[in-house]
Amino acid sequence: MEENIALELKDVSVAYGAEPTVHNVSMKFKKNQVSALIGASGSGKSTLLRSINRMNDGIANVTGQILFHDVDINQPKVNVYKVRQEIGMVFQQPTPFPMSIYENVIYGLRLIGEKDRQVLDQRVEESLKQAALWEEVKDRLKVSALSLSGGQQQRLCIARTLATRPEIILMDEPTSALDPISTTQIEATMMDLKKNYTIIIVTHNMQQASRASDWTAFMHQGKLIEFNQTTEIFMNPHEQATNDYLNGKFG
Ligand SMILES: Nc1ncnc2c1ncn2[C@@H]1O[C@H](COP(=O)(O)OP(=O)(O)OP(=O)(O)O)[C@@H](O)[C@H]1O
Repeated sequence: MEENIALELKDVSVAYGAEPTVHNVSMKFKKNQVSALIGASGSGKSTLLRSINRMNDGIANVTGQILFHDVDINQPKVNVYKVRQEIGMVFQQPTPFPMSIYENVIYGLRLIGEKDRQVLDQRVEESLKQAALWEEVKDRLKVSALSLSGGQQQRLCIARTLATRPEIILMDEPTSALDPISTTQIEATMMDLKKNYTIIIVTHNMQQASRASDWTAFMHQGKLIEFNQTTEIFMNPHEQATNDYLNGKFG
């Protein structure tokens, strides 16, 4: 795999039943960049995203190759929990667990058996700082995560994902349940995070894709129509379908 590529999809199709929902997608995601998947509702964005850390196991049949460090993540010998640790996911709705802020952040570390208090403390601070939440919560780490605002809860979920030190972060419409101020904060956080991580985000919000992503993929009816630098997709789309979608002709 090329040096600057974090993940490569080769001819990936995903089927919930007999007919594929995602058809023959091939693409390469660059390291330390934000890539956005856009397209109309039902075009297969989330289905494709969820396949990238095996969230479709037992739900859909995934064919083709999803190469991470030159290994197809769907090979039987691959440990699915390790895949999900290295390729973390943030969901549409903030999903804090009913426990303290501190315990939320280290949840994944506890699962892999980390007990060293110093390591846990240090990882909590590091992850909350990276998720731009530290300053707001550092004096109340023991209070319930459910007491945080929606935007804070989503940044906590980002911190929880970061705590196990993934390489790639998948985000499935991470701001669609949030107000504009929280959305701006999450977008700023994403821009910061790409220094250390590769981010792939599904978004309905075209302004968000154009503001926050370096690369944009346009999907239509389960097919990847066009994948290019975000400025090129928005300023000079090469495909008619992309142009029509961006101009609000469907979707
Ligand atoms: N668990 C499932 N079982 C069966 N079909 C599903 C499942 N999840 C999604 N689908 C179907 O797959 C198709 C693509 O859905 P998907 O959620 O991937 O699209 P999307 O582009 O992310 O849409 P949206 O923007 O509305 O979230 C839809 O027709 C949907 O009904």
